[in-house]
Amino acid sequence: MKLTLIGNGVMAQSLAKGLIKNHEVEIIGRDENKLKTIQEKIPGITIKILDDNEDITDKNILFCVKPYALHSVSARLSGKANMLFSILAGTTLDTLKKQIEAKHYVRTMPNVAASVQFSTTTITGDKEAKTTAVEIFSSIGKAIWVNTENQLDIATAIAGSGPAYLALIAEALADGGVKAGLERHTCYELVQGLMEGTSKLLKSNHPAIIKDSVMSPGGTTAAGVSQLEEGAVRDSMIKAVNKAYEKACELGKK
Ligand SMILES: NC(=O)C1=CN([C@@H]2O[C@H](COP(=O)(O)OP(=O)(O)OC[C@H]3O[C@@H](n4cnc5c(N)ncnc54)[C@H](OP(=O)(O)O)[C@@H]3O)[C@@H](O)[C@H]2O)C=CC1
Ligand SMILES: O=C(O)[C@@H]1CCC=N1
Repeated sequence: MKLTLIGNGVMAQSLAKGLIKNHEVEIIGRDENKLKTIQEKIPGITIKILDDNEDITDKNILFCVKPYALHSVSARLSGKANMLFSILAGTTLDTLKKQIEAKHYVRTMPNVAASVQFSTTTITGDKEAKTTAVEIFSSIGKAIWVNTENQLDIATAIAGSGPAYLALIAEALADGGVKAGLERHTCYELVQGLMEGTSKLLKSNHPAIIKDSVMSPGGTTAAGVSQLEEGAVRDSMIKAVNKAYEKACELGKK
């Protein structure tokens, strides 16, 4: 299937890197130099400068600009797309329908791990497009269809934003190791292996079971966990997800 990405930023490039393995991919942007650089990095994609009257008739569009750019970019589109897949945080199906003509509308929330085909993507919208949407996003990781836009907004706060939270934790763990005197490159090697191993354990174990299995009475982990509780790390994570969800809802009202 041919997919046309509109926008050439971080997410468009992450998606293109993953999708090119299974699809024909075209990227439309406004800056020729940026597009040429992307084409060098991702061989096989086609690039196109956004026209003032860009014809999207019958195309399968992945809309990848920032939510605030929706109006200005959609004003330059003409014709009726086949499927419109939006990755815009918060932006509702109703808003999309008012701005861009398409036969089918789908909201998706991939994450930046799409570039390594490990995105966790939530999808909702037109049920007629469900099979195609799940097929496309399964080619770059895990694809989960949800029944409401509200669920997608909550998923945005976990898996869309989540790589930033986990990267922040990874960096902090490495900083802790450096503070204690270990070389930074070794700390990052440890953190990378730790994240990968824990992710594998999480596939078949409840988080609480993993935590309990590591925490020996009077041991090192108990000392560390107690410090995390003092820093209200769990409470902060819960609040972070809820703040991000509220922001998605707020973006949807604009
Ligand atoms: N970053 C992430 O991890 C995730 C982001 N998202 C969503 O993806 C979308 C894109 O985010 P991200 O890739 O991070 O953002 P970027 O800022 O990296 O990319 C935005 C793109 O939109 C283009 N653009 C903006 N205004 C215009 C315009 N008027 N005409 C043509 N092109 C325009 C920019 O062009 P130019 O390069 O020329 O400035 C750029 O290519 C957002 O809606 C976000 O909510 C969803 C999931 C994860
Ligand atoms: O921060 C954002 O708004 C976007 C949506 C999910 C990840 N990045």
